[in-house]
Amino acid sequence: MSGIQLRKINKYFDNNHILKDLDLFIEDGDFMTLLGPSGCGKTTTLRVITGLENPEEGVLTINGKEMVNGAKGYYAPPSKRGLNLVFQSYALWPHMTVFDNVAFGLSINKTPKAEIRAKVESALEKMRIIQYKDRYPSELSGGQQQRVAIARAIVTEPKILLLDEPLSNLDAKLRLEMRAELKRLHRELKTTIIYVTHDQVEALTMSTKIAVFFEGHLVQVDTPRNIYRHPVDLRVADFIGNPKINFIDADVAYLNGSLTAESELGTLVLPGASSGAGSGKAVLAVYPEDILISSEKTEGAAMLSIYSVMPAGSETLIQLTTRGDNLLLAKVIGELDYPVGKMVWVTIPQEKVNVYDKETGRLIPRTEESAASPELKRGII
Ligand SMILES: Nc1ncnc2c1ncn2[C@@H]1O[C@H](COP(=O)(O)OP(=O)(O)OP(=O)(O)O)[C@@H](O)[C@H]1O
Repeated sequence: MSGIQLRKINKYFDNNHILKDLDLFIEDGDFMTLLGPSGCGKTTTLRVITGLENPEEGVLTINGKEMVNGAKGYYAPPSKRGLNLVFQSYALWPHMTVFDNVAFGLSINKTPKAEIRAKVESALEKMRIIQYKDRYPSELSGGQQQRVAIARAIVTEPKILLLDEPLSNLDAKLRLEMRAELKRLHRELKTTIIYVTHDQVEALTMSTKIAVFFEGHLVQVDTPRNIYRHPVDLRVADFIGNPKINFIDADVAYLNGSLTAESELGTLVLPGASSGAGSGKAVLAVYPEDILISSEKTEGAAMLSIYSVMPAGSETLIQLTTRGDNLLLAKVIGELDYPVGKMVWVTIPQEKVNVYDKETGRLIPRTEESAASPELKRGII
């Protein structure tokens, strides 16, 4: 399979261990996002791939060709790696027009003039900035400049495009627009994209795969859906999701393929656990949108009181007080108004609950088929 393979990459800066035994495969055509909090090593990983940083240990191959071999002290120069990089600071040349900025890479390659014109215009059209081709960067907004930088990167039709927080300087509306543009571009050009961000929404909306980093460790690589539905540990669960996921302390016991979780919300039966799951202290994780609230008495539901109601336009965030006096956050689509202190009935569908070992923080796996079996779809609280 062709792609970019990192094996046991270790990188140090002044005795600080920055990348720790990094193993990652980026398949041809992937939109792979490197996601994690500030300082976790995302940019360093990108720089190792491009050759702007040399790791002390490990091997990097691009389409089977060795680019880095730490043990042999071999590092292929960046220009020989066939990559194209767009940084957060998109640095356009101020004295050149948009057209010339985008054409630059092609003109130094001695591409014929007519071909340059056709390619530049096509890249500008793709980024929907053809109307600005004769302007100078100072005559463009930040978002338009960012589009020029991306047009400049795609005009040479790179097989692999690396983007480091390319949308970080844009306002919320433009970010949303550019996410859609990048996703469309990926589909159209079939380029492999490696994208660095600390914005989980950006990662979830655009990527085919996400690699989550914490403190130089690669913690989880998976599809956006699996990362969202089954974060492998409490750190990832805490990082993914907006508003944040709820954590509820519980005691779990394994019995006949199910985990029974006792928490301040009552008893929840969670099928699909393997016998290795064991018993002990656990943490249940539930997204706010998976908490169901009803003012009618519901069988098996827990009775909780409304702590606060926060309308947010198309959705309403509701805080509920648990028996143990902790707060649980629920998200409901649409407008809803409950008086503070009102008692409501709360249900959590068992297949939406992830269980984590409290000591190790690791997800206790459950098989999805049994977790979603219709007769057990609703857990009992
Ligand atoms: N040239 C350098 N010299 C020394 N330390 C560095 C250097 N570059 C990065 N670091 C350190 O390495 C760690 C990882 O940095 P990196 O830029 O890869 O993080 P990141 O995940 O991309 O963070 P951010 O989202 O803030 O850009 C940080 O602690 C950073 O301070």
